[in-house]
Amino acid sequence: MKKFVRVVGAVIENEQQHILCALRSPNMTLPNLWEFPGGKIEQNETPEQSLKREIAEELSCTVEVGEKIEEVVHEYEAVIVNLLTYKCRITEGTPTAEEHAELRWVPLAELNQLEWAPADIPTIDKLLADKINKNNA
Ligand SMILES: Nc1nc2c([nH]c(=O)n2[C@H]2C[C@H](O)[C@@H](COP(=O)(O)OP(=O)(O)OP(=O)(O)O)O2)c(=O)[nH]1
Repeated sequence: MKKFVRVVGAVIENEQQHILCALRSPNMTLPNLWEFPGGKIEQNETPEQSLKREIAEELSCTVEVGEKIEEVVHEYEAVIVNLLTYKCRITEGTPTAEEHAELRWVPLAELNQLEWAPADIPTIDKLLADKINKNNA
């Protein structure tokens, strides 16, 4: 049976409404695909605690966790990923790529130009739909 993992991803937005995108390195699973920084939720952790821990480890900075954006179950070849994404804001530090091949601030409207991990697509679609709704309001 495939492993089932619960994963959190941080949608970190800055004041220019750019989103922090992280490139998985060639030696990771899902190599060279873009993702939201984050990782597996450990036992006895809430998603919020897990996000704060992962962001401290991966980006060496502190975030405040806001509203949930999307929850997705995606079946990969080797694993089933239950991905929860949350809006986050940096409260301390400057993001530094401790584990990723690259970090890039990308305008919301250009997010879909990157090649994303498949489980991330519903979150991207939601962010883009929310932006269109806001612009039409
Ligand atoms: N952190 C993160 N992981 C994601 C995203 N989308 C997505 O499918 N994943 C997958 C990749 C991994 O299989 C899993 C996250 O685990 P992880 O961040 O601890 O990844 P890892 O490479 O250290 O783990 P592993 O798969 O090598 O065991 O979820 C995302 O946006 N952020």
